[in-house]
Amino acid sequence: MEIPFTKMHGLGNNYIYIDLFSIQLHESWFSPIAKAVANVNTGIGSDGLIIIHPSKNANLGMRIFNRDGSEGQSCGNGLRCTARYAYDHFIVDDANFTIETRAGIVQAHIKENVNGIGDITINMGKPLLLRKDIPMIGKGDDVVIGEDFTLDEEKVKITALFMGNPNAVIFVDDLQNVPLAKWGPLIEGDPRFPNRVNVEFVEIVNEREIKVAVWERGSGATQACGTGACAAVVASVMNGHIGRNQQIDVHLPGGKLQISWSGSNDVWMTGPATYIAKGTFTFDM
Ligand SMILES: N[C@H](CCC[C@H](N)C(=O)O)C(=O)O
Repeated sequence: MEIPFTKMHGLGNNYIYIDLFSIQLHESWFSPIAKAVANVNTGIGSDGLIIIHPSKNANLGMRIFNRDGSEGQSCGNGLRCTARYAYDHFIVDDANFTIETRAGIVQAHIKENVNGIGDITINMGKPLLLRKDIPMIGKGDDVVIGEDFTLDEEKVKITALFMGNPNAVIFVDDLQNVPLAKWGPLIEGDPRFPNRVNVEFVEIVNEREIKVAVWERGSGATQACGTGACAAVVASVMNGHIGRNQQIDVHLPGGKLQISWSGSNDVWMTGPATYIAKGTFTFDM
């Protein structure tokens, strides 16, 4: 079967987008398609697949599948790309609209300027801080702040929260020295996280700037992760490293996002969304 697709990225976090406003596809195909298209040798090559679909509860809906075919609940970079796609393809006709994800409904806002579409802002909703909502197994406090975590022979401290997806945040002095490809999969698959977890290593630059490296559940190292960047800001506030209600520059390998959190309410994320290619790919079950 020939399936039309668009490839887009947000700060290098790239997905194949399939638009179910214009074609129909059986739901049981989503996960196998994700694995097939993500493969750089036998597919197109991507961090996964995003399905843009009609929704009864919002202006449109979005589902995200990782490289390994597993489904995530939300995707920050994917939401900005989905928002841009929906606006450009007249799925919505207003610059403010809602998108349903598996983690709830978010609000998108498109900024147009003289050069066309500018940055896109998403109200990502409230983080869930309780251990049971992450979910993370453990006996400690209900909120997981700087909890001791043994990895191989090393000891790290984890702050964990649910920000559309489960996230584990570890503060480090120097991101350059983090063994991402070793620690990332160990934490992702640790039995204390029954649904697995996205892992963010965070270096605090100053009160307004942080640097983040990400290991994504189901996809591995990526250039950027929107929900992960939001989780990194929330964790930085929870640990008193940065203030509330401030616009924080989050530097990821693929570029910069601007994120703010009041300390109790919604998390706001602003950043770009970019087209890469359009075409059709061949897929046979
Ligand atoms: N890259 C995405 C998150 C994907 C989440 C996925 N890795 C999972 O939790 O299963 C983002 O920009 O937020």
